[in-house]
Amino acid sequence: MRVDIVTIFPAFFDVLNVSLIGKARDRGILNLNVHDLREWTQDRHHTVDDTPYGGGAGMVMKPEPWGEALDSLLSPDAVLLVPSPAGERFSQPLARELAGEDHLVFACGRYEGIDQRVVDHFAARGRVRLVSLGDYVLNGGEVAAMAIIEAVSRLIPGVVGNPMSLVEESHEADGLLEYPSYTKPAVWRDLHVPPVLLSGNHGAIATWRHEQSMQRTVQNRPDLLGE
Ligand SMILES: N#Cc1c(-c2ccc3ccn(Cc4ccc(CN5CCCC5)cc4)c3c2)n[nH]c1N
Repeated sequence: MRVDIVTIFPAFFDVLNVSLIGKARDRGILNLNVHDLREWTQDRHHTVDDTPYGGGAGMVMKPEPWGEALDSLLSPDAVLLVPSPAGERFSQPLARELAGEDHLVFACGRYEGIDQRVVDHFAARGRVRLVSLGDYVLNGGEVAAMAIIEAVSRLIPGVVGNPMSLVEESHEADGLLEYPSYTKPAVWRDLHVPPVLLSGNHGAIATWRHEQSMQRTVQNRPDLLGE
């Protein structure tokens, strides 16, 4: 998979050189490229924003640099992902869908967002998805792009060592939250690992884990049960 990220803060994505994503890049599984939007400005000040038509607080990102940048980066089969508070809610099903794509291009806005004509122009020529991380306001699209890239890339074969670890996670197998996990020592600060996990009885362990998942889901995410 090829991933292109356009941002005015390219250094923000330096962290993608480490851990599993860094290894996937080194192994050629993930072709990830970060681009500074200001490369596509024409003025000496590398201007990327201006005041909003109709008034209002803050600044809006100018369409011209985005048009030039996306003209040079988008391929016919690319999906243009635009993080936005007004986007569809990002989810594990959407992560799975995007993991099957060959080329993702992220347009990371700042200020009060990107001139709407950028989305309109490219939606008329290809696939564009406005995506929101959740119902809270961030300062730009970079954090959302990072989360989406991590959620998507870990689903690409070869990125995560043990594919089985992808199946039992929350929002994957049965739509319930994941059960609690424990490791050595068996006792820590007088807290004991649940005895069933030390029993070797795999049936009882599976039952206990499902019960724990259900309890957690009822307590923390009743919406996942349609309540
Ligand atoms: N994904 C995601 C996001 C974002 C996100 C994503 C991308 C950008 C680009 C700029 N900002 C900052 C911002 C701040 C306030 C507003 C609302 N204003 C009201 C009147 C005009 C705009 C718009 C944008 C962004 C925020 N926030 N929360 C999420 N889940």
